[in-house]
Amino acid sequence: MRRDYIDIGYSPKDTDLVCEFHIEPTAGVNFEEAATHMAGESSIDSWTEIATLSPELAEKLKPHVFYANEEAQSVRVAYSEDLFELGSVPQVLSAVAGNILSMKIVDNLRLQDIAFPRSMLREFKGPNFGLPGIRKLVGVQDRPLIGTIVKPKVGLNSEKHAEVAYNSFAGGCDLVKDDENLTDQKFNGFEKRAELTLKLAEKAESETGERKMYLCNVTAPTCKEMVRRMNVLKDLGASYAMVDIVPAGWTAIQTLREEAQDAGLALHAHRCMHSAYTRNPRHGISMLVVAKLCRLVGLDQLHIGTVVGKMHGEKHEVLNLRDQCVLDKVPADESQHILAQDWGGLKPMFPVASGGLAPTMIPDLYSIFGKDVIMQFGGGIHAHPMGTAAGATACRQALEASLEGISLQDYAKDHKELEIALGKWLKK
Ligand SMILES: O=C(O)[C@H](O)COP(=O)(O)O
Ligand SMILES: [Mg+2]
Repeated sequence: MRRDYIDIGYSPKDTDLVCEFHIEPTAGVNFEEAATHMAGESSIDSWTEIATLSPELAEKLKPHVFYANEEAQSVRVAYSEDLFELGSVPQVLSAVAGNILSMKIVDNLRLQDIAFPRSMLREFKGPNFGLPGIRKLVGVQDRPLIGTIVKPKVGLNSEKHAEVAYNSFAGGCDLVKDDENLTDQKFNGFEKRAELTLKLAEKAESETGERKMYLCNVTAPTCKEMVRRMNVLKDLGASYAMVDIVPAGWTAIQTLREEAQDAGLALHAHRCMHSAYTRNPRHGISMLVVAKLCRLVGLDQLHIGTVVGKMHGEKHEVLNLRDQCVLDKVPADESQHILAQDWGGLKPMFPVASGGLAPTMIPDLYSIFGKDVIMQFGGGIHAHPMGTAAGATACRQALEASLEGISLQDYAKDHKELEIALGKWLKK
């Protein structure tokens, strides 16, 4: 017989890490039995009673399933912080999102949320710049930031890439980033691209009088190479680096965060590939957990979805992610499987809305997100019939209209770039 970890009524200690799981036992398996096995496997136990686990040790380190709702298929488990290497995301995930996702006794299991105790939060740095630091860096306090992704995703040479970035800056973009699958290919090597694009960002700064940020993708095959690329950016005078957080992995992200502090660079997080484990609502790990880990580790800005663009994500889900990025105290919401989280003063991350956006969507984006968002347009800028610079200008015009509460149609009467954008993208 395995130990019973069901402990309804247990009140989690201030130092406990609490997880909420969605759990669907396999046919014939009792709900509490599945919860017991899951709690044991994610902490101290095995499939059979193990003689090497003394009753004293089990008592000290046992997980507590303090909430189990069979109808809602929901359980909450409190784990002693002694089970964890406090500053390690990989180790925490190996426990609470590790073997348990593969167990035969469950058809589906999903880690919905992790509430981190203050004692664990203290072991992480959180964002270095965060939302306020990014605003200071860009010199824009009172509006959403406008960014673009150089398109096509891959294929341009470094000269052309820098030119597209320059046109985007000149037209009004605050930020220009690489696409997620552009790193150091033959046609557009990392060093040359970084050098040429940063040079033209500087030129655009002096011509427009605005700060212009280039977010070069440092995702690399090894941590060592990633850090080297980041230091190349530092030496070239960059303010930012971007990274594909899921393909790179949490060890790489924690390494990058440490090195970025020394290099004085802000970090942009692209979440591509997250859906491999976040999209199935019944299995895997929620995007909410991914977002919380990003803030914990200390990324400065994160893609969270758009509501109105091309990526999946309902409005309430995207806004829940936004709350985890920006609030200091996130209240519990049982219906959304969200645990209360006190971020203990860890800086907020800048939320990024990106994927399938056009300038015509800016009024909706502004009403959904408010001013604390980075709106990114790839196709929505580079497919403008008058070209990239006009696409960026159309975005700024649509933003001005939204901030002033003027309809895009009215604003377009004396703003040509916007007028053309409306002709292309406004649904009739
Ligand atoms: O990385 C991104 O977020 C996408 O490249 C956005 O591009 P799109 O605006 O053309 O969809
Ligand atoms: Mg992309």
